[in-house]
Amino acid sequence: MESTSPAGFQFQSNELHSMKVINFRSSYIFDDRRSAVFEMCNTKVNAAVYGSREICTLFSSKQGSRHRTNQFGGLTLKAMPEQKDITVTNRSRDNRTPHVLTMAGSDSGAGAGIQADLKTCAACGVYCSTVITAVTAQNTHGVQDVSILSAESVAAQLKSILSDMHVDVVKTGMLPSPVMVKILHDNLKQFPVQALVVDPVMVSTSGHVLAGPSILDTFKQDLLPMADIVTPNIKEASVLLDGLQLQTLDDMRLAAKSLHDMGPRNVLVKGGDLPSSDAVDIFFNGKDFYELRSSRIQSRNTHGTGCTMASCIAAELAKGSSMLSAVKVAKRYVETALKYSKDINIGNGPQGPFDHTLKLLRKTSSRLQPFDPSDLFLYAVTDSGMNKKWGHSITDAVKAAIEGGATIVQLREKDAETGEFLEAAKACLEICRSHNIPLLINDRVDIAMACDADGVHVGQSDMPVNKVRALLGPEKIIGVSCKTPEHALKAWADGADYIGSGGVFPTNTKANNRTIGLDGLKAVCVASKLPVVAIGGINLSNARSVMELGVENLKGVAVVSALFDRDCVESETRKLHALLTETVTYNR
Ligand SMILES: Nc1ncnc2c1ncn2[C@@H]1O[C@H](COP(=O)(O)OP(=O)(O)O)[C@@H](O)[C@H]1O
Ligand SMILES: Cc1ncc(COP(=O)(O)O)c(N)n1
Ligand SMILES: [Mg+2]
Repeated sequence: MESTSPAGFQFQSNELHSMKVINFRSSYIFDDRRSAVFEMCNTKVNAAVYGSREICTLFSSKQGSRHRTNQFGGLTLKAMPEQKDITVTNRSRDNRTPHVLTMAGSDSGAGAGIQADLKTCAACGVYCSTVITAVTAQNTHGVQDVSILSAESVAAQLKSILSDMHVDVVKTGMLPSPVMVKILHDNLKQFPVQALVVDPVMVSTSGHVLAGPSILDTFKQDLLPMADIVTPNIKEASVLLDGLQLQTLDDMRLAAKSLHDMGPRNVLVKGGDLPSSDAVDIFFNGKDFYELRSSRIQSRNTHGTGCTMASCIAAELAKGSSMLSAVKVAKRYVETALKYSKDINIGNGPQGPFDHTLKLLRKTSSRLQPFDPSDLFLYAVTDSGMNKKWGHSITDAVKAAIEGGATIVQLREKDAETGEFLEAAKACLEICRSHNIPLLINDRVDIAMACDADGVHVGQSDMPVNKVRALLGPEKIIGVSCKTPEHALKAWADGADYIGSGGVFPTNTKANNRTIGLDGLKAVCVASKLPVVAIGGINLSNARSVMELGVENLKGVAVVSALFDRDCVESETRKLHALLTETVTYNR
């Protein structure tokens, strides 16, 4: 449903100066940037909304302060009477564990189904509850037996969980009879959740039918329209589209579009079974197509990739990720897990399982929050020379920038000695974590790994993005500097999360740096499939001209001198933040 309020919100007043946002289980999708008027306690507040349906960021025009929220599942907006400002409390970070409910079949061999879902969610740091629809006897040779559970049992399991626990996302796998779709529908109506991820499991990789033709109409008419994303493999897409043959990426695009017309808000057609040298999936959000490419791992251990992919998407959504980010992380997770377990030896049959829990062997990241492109809004990049000049310690400078409204921080300490840099990075990370602001390290992947920073930013001549990704794993943020549309397309293909493009204006911060100007920036933004932050000589007098370029991918500005080559970093940051917020609120 679509709400009539400008941002798609519906408010319900709870008490004076506080209200609850309801009804996010709707088909409303935020554009990347839009202004909105929030009615609060009879006071109209202008705010800009950044982000997707899963995460939005509110910028109040009054205060210029930034509040970020996972808006699904109900959250609280509080209006401070004296400020008429908005504070958002994200319940998912307030002691509530992100929760995925999987409704799927049990795989006794534990490579796919419920068992894969549990392990994937555990590896992603998300709680997973289970509704078992069928019990299969399955091993590396294939499926020997399927016992379908009764409708009463499935209904009782669903109700038991949904009536008691706060579930963020429901993921479905094997639904062997049409009545199970109806049970799901009725329960979700009574207990709405943030998102529904549908993996339309029909046939196992070994060729065994897991949901017969009787389910097809129900899938098409009832299940797909409920889904926030549906993730068919090639064969399933073909069956859902009356036997359409899928042999090329263009066929997959066409299938994604046709499936989208059946009602799901997003479609991922998985190409694991396409005979190509890379494993390529097509993601379609109703507007744009994205080609998600990874190397094809040569291994017999690929049983359960589909279930794993869908569970990882669900887990990332439960953590608050946007749909595209969730799908990208899931793709990387499957690739990393397959690579990690390509030689493990379980069972004697042709289809082996892989190891989902590889991540548990690594130190898990202490930052639960996924990358949100709106983090690029006001990107503070430190400079040790400037801090020295003004007598600021790096920690004081970072703290001041954050308090002034910086939304992401990068430590760019070109001449720091390694041990000293690491200590500074650890101290800055503590500050950033306490404010829920991501901290990236310029260039030094080793420092980022040693302090468990949120990611790195690399230049064209630093370590290649795909190598950085291999070292940092699927979830860390990787940014890359790009001057041309070609750089931008390569950054996407290599698995970066955002690009920094510049120098937009001449700058003293970087020697011999070619200026690309506003036109060069615009060309990069138009070509890029990744969010872009503008960099190079940006300050209070020219930031408006950058933000007014009006290109969708441009998410913010990265600034060095205009924040750090100043006596009072906090007030300079505050001024720039106010200016950016104004541009967004009044010019969109
Ligand atoms: N050998 C492989 N190497 C790398 N990625 C793979 C491989 N096989 C499948 N994938 C990926 O795993 C995910 C699940 O896809 P797929 O195997 O097609 O689904 P399903 O398990 O439902 O048949 C997709 O992202 C796909 O690209
Ligand atoms: C219980 C159950 N659910 C799903 C699948 C699909 O997984 P795959 O396509 O890898 O065989 C499966 N084999 N078993
Ligand atoms: Mg597969």
